[in-house]
Amino acid sequence: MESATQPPAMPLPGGTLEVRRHARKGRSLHTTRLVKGGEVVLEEAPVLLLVAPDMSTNTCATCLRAVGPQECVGCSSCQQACFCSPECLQAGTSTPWVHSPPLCGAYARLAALQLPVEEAGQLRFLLHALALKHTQSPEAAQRYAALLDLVGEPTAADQALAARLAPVLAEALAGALPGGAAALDLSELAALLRKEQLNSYGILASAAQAEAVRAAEAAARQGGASGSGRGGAVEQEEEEDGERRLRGSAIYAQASLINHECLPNVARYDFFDDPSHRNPAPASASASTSGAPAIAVAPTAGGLASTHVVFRALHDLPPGTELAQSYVPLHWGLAERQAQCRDVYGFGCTCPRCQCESQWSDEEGEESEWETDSGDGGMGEEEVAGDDAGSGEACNGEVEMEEAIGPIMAPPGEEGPLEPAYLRLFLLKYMCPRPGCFGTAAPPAQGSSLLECNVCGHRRSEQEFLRELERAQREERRAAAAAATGGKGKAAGQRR
Ligand SMILES: C[S@@+](CC[C@H](N)C(=O)[O-])C[C@H]1O[C@@H](n2cnc3c(N)ncnc32)[C@H](O)[C@@H]1O
Repeated sequence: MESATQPPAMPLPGGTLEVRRHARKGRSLHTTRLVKGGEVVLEEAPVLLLVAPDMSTNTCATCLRAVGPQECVGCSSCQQACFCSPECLQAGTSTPWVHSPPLCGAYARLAALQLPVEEAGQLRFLLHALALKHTQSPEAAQRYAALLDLVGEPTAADQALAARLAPVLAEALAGALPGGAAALDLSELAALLRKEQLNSYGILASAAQAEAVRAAEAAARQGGASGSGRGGAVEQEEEEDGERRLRGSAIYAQASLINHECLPNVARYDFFDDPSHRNPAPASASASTSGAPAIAVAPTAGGLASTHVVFRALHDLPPGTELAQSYVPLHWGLAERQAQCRDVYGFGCTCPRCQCESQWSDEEGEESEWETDSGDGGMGEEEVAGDDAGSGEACNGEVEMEEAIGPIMAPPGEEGPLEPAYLRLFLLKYMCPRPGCFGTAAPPAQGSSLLECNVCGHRRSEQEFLRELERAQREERRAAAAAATGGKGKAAGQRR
């Protein structure tokens, strides 16, 4: 919905996308021409890459590549960062906002405080943002301007968090920034924290990284760290629920303009661990998404492994289509998705899928539920994006709505509810069929009939998809027949 007073659309370099302003969602990205399924709609270098504090020993601080014990080049100074190669060590320590001596010193002082992981992560983000702010170079200034350009008005909670973190930040900086603690502006810190929360992408750990962390946690538990570790049952529950380890996070200027829908039309791919995928030569300049100064966001580690993010269209997108990604796992139930959009991202989702699912009645007090399981283990796991945006997650063959909530209506002028049959088909087609994966699948290239998962890389052919569809339809007919004859069967893909 766009009001008559909207500012004009702003084209992005490349000629495929433009930024518009939506009355309710803020800025939005739209196609300016027909985009074919599998086409790359957006490829972009990050403004900032951050390693999660608990992954510092197995994730390269410069390019976020997963690092095995053999290839790890540790930072001998702070011992709180590692690199995948001498080149990344050199690039990281000589780039002021990656792992320069002031940041390295701050990392060491933070580590000595033994803070909880979440707080350590927030402080590290602020340190990197301040390094951008205080570096005297056009590139740092452009990157910092890109950060400030992200959406996010600080809430009272952000202000309180900033006030709590500021003294710790000052201690970590120990005079490394001009003006010291007095130079810290609480409102600016609060705004940065809010922007990070609303706009940063979680980068999934590799399978080897996740396994190494699990093993370390298990060893810590066995070593008597009782009470601090998570119990095995909790861990298993989390895995079954599709929770995934993150190796870090990334902030992008343009990708951060993609709004949420519970059925996305683009999937996000990254290549941190793919040595065959290199960063293309940096564009000399690109337009700011706000229309203000041009932002030339160069790769963090030019010439090394690719740190770019790529978004592919799931299917054909006519001109004018708004790009949409799901900020939450696709298999999540309505109530869970609504809560995440509201509590983390600050909006109530009224997308066509939410409208559709909110109309399901809870007959005879039973829980409403989708089933996407083909019944033989072939199909059943689904994906998420999210802040998570982008990280895949899944369910065990079910898309559940855990509790009934009131009807959700589209605001005037916006799209109405989806047909349940379309929703079922969509989930069957675009969620990775591999158990335990939960990725989203898009064609790997324009014109390809394959679908490639953005989490595990699994490729499924059109024929395989059609076989799964047939199986699901047979199941549905069987259940409908059973219901008609008074049996207790349940029609797959329908409410019960
Ligand atoms: C990553 S930003 C997306 C770009 C943002 N619209 C902007 O103006 O920069 C996420 C924020 O966009 C808004 N947003 C995204 N999807 C939305 C939706 N479906 N409905 C309402 N607001 C949405 C929310 O304010 C959310 O916190």
